[in-house]
Amino acid sequence: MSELRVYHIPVCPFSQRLEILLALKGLTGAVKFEVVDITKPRDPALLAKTPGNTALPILETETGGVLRESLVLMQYFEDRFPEPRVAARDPFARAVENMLTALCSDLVNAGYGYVMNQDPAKREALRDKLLAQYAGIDAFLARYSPDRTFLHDEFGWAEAVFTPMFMRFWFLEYYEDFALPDEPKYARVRRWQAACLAHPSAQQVTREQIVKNYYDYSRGAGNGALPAGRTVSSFAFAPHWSQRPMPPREKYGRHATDAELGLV
Ligand SMILES: COc1ccc(C(=O)/C=[SH]/C[C@H](NC(=O)CC[C@H](N)C(=O)O)C(=O)NCC(=O)O)cc1OC
Repeated sequence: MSELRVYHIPVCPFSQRLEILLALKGLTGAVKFEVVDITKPRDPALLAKTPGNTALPILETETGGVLRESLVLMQYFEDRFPEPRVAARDPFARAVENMLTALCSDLVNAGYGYVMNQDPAKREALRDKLLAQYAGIDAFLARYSPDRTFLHDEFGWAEAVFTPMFMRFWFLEYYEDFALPDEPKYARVRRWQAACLAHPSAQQVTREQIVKNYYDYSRGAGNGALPAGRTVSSFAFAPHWSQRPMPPREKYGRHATDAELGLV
């Protein structure tokens, strides 16, 4: 083993956290990203690296050490390649970053639960649940960073953590017609989110790619699972997403076929 390797799933937001951090450090070429096809049975040799865990990304060091959990891998890269530093240097500011980071998993769960929902009667409640998460983040930012755009002076740790999730929520705009209301209670988080989405170090995925790859999530099938009646996952590598048509937006209507999605 002569190089650092990250085994990851294409368009996985947890892997994009690492890509953003490495881009901020000017280290994009320092790690070999090994793509794993989540639509096919996992290589036993890969599974053996993390017994009892199938989640990706995982990191393998030059000497065969294996780590997992995106936040842990981010910290590993921060410790191993300390300059330019991405996390706040001041202990209190770093603690504030960690407090904000701790709010991310509930936001992710609310957003994914919303897009994967198949019951129209639950839409409003799921939208309210996501908005409550955004309102909580807005309140946090208003308290700890009322006048800035980012949490601290620059796009940093918290932005690397959240931006991949904000980009995945493009699937909510498309399949649920969701938009964060232009109201005062979301003004601070809207300012933060807009700046995160526009940052040059975070442009690893596109809106079109997310909408096409995540179609099956809108059918309630996550992590490469197949919706009923389909034979090819929307996460399939081929045909490449850029060669496929935009999926139908009406997730509660008729289900698109493999052919209509350009998958066969
Ligand atoms: C709340 O529901 C969801 C929220 C997020 C994701 C997601 O982005 C997966 S990204 C791909 C997923 N990886 C993870 O969930 C890693 C999470 C881990 N806590 C980290 O931070 O690295 C994976 O490897 N899945 C394949 C496997 O486990 O065998 C999916 C959800 O439901 C399917």
